[in-house]
Amino acid sequence: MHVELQTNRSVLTTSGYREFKLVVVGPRKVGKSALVVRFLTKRFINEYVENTDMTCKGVADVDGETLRVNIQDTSEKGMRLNMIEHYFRWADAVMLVYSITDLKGFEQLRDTAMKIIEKNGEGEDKDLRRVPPMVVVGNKGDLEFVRKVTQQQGYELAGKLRSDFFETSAREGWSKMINRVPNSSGTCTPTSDTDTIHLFAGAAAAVSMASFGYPSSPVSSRCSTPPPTQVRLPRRSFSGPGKDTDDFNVPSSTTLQRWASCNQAKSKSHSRSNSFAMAASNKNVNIPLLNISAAPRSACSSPAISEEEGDDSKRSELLFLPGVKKTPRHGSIIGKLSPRLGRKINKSNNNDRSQKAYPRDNNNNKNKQLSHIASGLSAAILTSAGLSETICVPNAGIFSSSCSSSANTSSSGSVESLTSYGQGSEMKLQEQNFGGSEPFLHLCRDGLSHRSRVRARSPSHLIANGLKRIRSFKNDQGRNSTNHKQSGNTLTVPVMRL
Ligand SMILES: Nc1nc2c(ncn2[C@@H]2O[C@H](COP(=O)(O)OP(=O)(O)OP(=O)(O)O)[C@@H](O)[C@H]2O)c(=O)[nH]1
Repeated sequence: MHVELQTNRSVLTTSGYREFKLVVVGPRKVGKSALVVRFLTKRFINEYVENTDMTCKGVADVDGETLRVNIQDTSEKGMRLNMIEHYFRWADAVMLVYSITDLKGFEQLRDTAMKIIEKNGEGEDKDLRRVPPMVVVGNKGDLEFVRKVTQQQGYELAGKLRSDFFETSAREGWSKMINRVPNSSGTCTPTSDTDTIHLFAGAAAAVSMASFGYPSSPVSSRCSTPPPTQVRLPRRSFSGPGKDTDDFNVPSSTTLQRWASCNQAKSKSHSRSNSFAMAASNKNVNIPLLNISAAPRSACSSPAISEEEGDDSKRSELLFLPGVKKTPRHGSIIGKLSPRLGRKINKSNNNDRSQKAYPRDNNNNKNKQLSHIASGLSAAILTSAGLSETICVPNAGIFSSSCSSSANTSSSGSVESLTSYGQGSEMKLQEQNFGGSEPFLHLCRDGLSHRSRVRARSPSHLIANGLKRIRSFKNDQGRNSTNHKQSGNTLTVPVMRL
């Protein structure tokens, strides 16, 4: 795990965008990654792959202002006190996630959070900067029938932390900000019902209030509300556990509420949807940002590969980059991610494409291995939200894709739509989702497909991991392993831990 530590909070990047760092913390299997993926791609990942810590970047375009969001999705280890403190020093905002179906996890989160507040958030000698603004999120709201954590419990935790409280479903893509109705008997009520992505806008708003205080904040300019400087003080002091939380009715983040309601109004009218864009993880990559519409799902058409893109793929024959239109030389884009591979691809494109994907290179066996490994595969798709590049393979029709390319239509990617570009044997692939903020590999052979997530820190790491996976797929196929599960035309092979 590599976590970059920075002491300064949100800053203006050189490109002029405000950037904030968000850490997502919570017990195991509560849906942290699913929420992040939902934010980045507007899709839901169903299969569970245990997380290692992962950083990804997104760009939230909220009411005309582009905010860069640097998200640290943590594993269960992130719940350890020392790790949390570490993250807290790094982050501008913290999203505490629990599952409404997991009482034990909720209690664990609550205890940990309270310990942190006790340790860092109180008293004059305590360093309040160590406790960034928080948002408490109860996920898996779609599983109401097996709810174990009441809204009241979540709300009380948020009250103790002086943070805002949302219930959400990464699966269904909604989120509700939960508040107590003033002067009522104390029951919680959802005050807004919006898209899951507004959780992240909510976190941005909390940071906005806590750290920026910009007079020209989008909230103030768009929502006819007072500027954040008139709201509350940046860093709040915490009352600590057990202290009276009578002021629950006072929104802990007025700006956040305005933001949420502003967004809600907009999403209701559908007049203007927020747009979220994904940025390439690698700063050097000159890949245009792709907007992911936050419009309702019904308004989104299913993804299709345009003719224009198809032409591109034909031109390059070996490479298909749906996220990058009209790119004269795909090799040069790859070159930015992996100069070595880029050179090879360019070279091979200039040579006889049909015979060899790669020229001989004694210094690097990878490409030779790859063409060897991949022969016999009908297709392989290596997708990545941020890293939009990958591998070329002869005979196999390997496609590189970015989740964002289909995410801009906010629906699932269709594998079928790629079959027409496959070379070799005929494939009948079932349509299925492929998505996630992580690089994602889909291999298909003889109508069988195998998909799994690929861990990658960088483009070259992605390529290396993709290679390993392709190799394992080939081996597994050859061995006819009994671990394979086959249903219909989908073959699931055990995911190799990288
Ligand atoms: N029903 C339902 N399932 C969800 C939801 N969000 C996540 N899941 C499922 O919960 C499981 C765990 O999701 P992850 O996103 O991997 O959880 P995580 O908190 O990142 O897990 P760790 O990596 O162990 O920290 C997966 O099988 C998801 O499909 C949700 O909103 N509703």
